[in-house]
Amino acid sequence: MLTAVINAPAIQLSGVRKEFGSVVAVDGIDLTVQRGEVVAFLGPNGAGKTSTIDMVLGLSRPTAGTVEVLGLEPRAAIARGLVSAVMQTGGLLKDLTVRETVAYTASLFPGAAPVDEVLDRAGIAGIGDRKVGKCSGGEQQRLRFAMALLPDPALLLLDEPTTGMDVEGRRSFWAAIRQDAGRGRTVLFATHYLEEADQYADRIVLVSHGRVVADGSGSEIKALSSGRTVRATVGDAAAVGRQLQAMAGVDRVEVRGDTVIAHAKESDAVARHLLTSTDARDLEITAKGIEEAFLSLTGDHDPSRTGDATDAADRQEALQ
Ligand SMILES: Nc1ncnc2c1ncn2[C@@H]1O[C@H](COP(=O)(O)OP(=O)(O)OP(=O)(O)O)[C@@H](O)[C@H]1O
Repeated sequence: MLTAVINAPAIQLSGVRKEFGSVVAVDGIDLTVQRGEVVAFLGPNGAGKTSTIDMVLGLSRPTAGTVEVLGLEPRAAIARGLVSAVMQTGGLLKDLTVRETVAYTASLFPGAAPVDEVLDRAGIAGIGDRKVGKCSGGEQQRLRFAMALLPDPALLLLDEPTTGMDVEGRRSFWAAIRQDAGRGRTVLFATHYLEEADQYADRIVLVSHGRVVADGSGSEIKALSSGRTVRATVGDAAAVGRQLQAMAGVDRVEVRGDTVIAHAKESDAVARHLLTSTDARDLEITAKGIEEAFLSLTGDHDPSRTGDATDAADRQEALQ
């Protein structure tokens, strides 16, 4: 593996801002990713994840601030084969086999890693003779991963790499990535799958509206948003919702039909109030998961992310 500037971080973003006309996609991000870290860039749609990754890949330039990759300008780092990306779609010919695809790509890289080695590292050595068109979405992503490994990059970037994959595809894709990262490669991946970030990254950088709103391990992110969720069915949910909102220690209240949901540090007090002063039934108290932490921290109350039917199946799958 080539080294660029000795001891330079894998990624260094300083005051990075990206504007598209009047749209501010990235609003002053400072971020250092050390070598060997596996970092999830987690945020809702439009948070600025792709815009940031594009700048790290040298595909676009910041409007303000600086981006350094292994101590170099992004384009210089790419030109030296230090950075690879796994894209979500495109770039595959369905009539070639898996092995032919990797061998063809390898022929374009002077000094590429051996084809069998990258197939093995991507966990697709057993399907080398399969036509790409017959591969599942997860297998195709592992093939893109194998191709990205050919230059033996120090830094691997993945922009929502598991979108559209089923649970098993996602699991085996991440198993291959994690195993490879164990050898010291730096990985930065964008995702809006909260559990995926929690499960597969050492560190989560939570972005919202072009800014970093939290940065830490999965458990630190969850701890930042400590508290519990109290849910109950009540006769007049709107009125009870207003009562709960006025209580000390209650962060946020949602009313959905005849259900009231309170996110609170003082969950016992909320439960006591519901059971003694209202007609609440079916009371449930749960610890906040990372999804709740995400909502609390980003203040993202977009209904499509909090239980809208169109997104629910996708989220359910992501949470398995
Ligand atoms: N080329 C562009 N021209 C105009 N606006 C853009 C362009 N690229 C991105 N944006 C806007 O910048 C904001 C950030 O977009 P970006 O794609 O970086 O977010 P994201 O976090 O990757 O979202 P997603 O999860 O949907 O991919 C959005 O409001 C988006 O509409």
